[in-house]
Amino acid sequence: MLSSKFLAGVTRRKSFNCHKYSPTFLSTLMLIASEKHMSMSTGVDAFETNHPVTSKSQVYDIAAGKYRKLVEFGSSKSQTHQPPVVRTLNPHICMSSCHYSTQYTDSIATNSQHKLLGNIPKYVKIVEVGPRDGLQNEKDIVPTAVKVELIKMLVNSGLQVVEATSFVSPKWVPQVTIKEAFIHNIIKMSIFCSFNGCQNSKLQLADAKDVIKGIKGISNARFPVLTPNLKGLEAALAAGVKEVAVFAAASESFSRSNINCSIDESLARYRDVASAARKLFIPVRGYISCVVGCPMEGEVHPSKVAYVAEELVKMGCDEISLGDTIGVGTPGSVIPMIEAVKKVVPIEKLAVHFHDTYGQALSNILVSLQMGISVVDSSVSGLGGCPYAKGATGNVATEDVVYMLNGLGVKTNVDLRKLILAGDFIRKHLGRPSESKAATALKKTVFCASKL
Ligand SMILES: CC(C)(COP(=O)([O-])OP(=O)([O-])OC[C@H]1O[C@@H](n2cnc3c(N)ncnc32)[C@H](O)[C@@H]1OP(=O)([O-])[O-])[C@@H](O)C(=O)NCCC(=O)NCCSC(=O)C[C@@](C)(O)CC(=O)[O-]
Repeated sequence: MLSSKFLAGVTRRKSFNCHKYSPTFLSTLMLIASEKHMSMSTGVDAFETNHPVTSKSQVYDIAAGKYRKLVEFGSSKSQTHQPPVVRTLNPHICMSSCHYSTQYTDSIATNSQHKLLGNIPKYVKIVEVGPRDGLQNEKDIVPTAVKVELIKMLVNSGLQVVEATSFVSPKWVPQVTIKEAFIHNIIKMSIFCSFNGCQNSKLQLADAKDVIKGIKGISNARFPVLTPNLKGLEAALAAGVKEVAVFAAASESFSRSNINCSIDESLARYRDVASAARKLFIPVRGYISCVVGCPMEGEVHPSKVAYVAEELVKMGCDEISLGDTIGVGTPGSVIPMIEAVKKVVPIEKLAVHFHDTYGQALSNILVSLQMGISVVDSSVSGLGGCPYAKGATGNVATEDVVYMLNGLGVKTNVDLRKLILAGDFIRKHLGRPSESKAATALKKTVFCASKL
């Protein structure tokens, strides 16, 4: 067992000889230190290492999200029988290679002055949707206490908007989904799974009121919830919710499957919700699902998205989140869709919501930022899926988004290290590894700079 006296000693020291200890020991040390919220960075300027090295080696700068030549090693030939020589080129930067940090330096920020990145916003608001969009698809019911703890950890990582839950009908069993599925000839998809997924969604969200109760004391973040109708709004308000979201679709078939009505019927319903909410000064977010593709109808024309977006803004939605629900979009389909929407809705009101089924989410986010969007939805550790599309994976992982934004010098206020801990927490509960590539890689490489 590591004593806290030892850890305190380590954090006070100016340099820490890693080669005295095994990688497993070091990983344990880092984990314990981070869990105790002790900053390894406070006193440690550089980690020395005796990992096999070539003549020069590079250290990964987690804060910047890129390789930087931070440490120079002596020639491997000359040091065969000698202890390794580690010379810190920039102690400050090297220090940041040894811990998770969201800080970035001016020199990194200037990289984004490049003409391709010129339009990228300096700050991106991340809307964390893991506790709602992510967990609603889980087959096994996640206990309320776990959801509450996850939300607390996410807020602790610096996330300022966490979509907490959904006030949908717990009775609603989507027989319509199955009927529609046959009608639209999608028997190839796993209808049985769809049915089960939807049923579980309802049960998964049956504790909405208790989740809100559990996070009541947290004042430094906003917790919007989904409300499909006035009944949902009333329940949300009674629970103490201060922000809501309505969810329409750009595809008729998906609208019927998801909320049991046509697009126009849903818009009429949402007008009532938005009007009631606005009378109480409750902000309303409007989602649009299937903005580039629908599991039943295929390609969705940008004009359909623009139509729904305009209607949502007209009824008083403060923000419109454009959802690639099944993750089929590429920059090739996302750009024309955003072009069409921004003709009718100011770009400041737009958010993007990408699922990562085809591994396109980060590229899609990048082009969205280049087009001026500064609000991105994501889900810790890539939680989620879509019960209507076999094989559709979760939302883009928040860790991957933060990592990319750090690399671009874009501020998010999110501490990547704490975010990874939140991802670890929920993944441990679910018993499945994280879908975040950044989290997975960073956990493996943080002590193995010479392997990079
Ligand atoms: C919209 C409905 C309610 C219509 O469902 P319906 O069956 O047409 O509704 P209804 O008005 O006929 O009511 C049926 C029963 O449900 C009750 N009920 C009705 N509403 C509520 C409510 N709010 N809270 C509690 N109970 C409710 C209502 O009182 C009634 O109870 P009964 O009289 O039979 O005892 C239903 O289809 C539904 O709940 N759908 C939600 C589906 C869902 O949660 N989907 C996942 C959302 S994710 C998404 O949309 C995509 C997004 C946002 O993440 C973006 C992206 O990824 O792209």
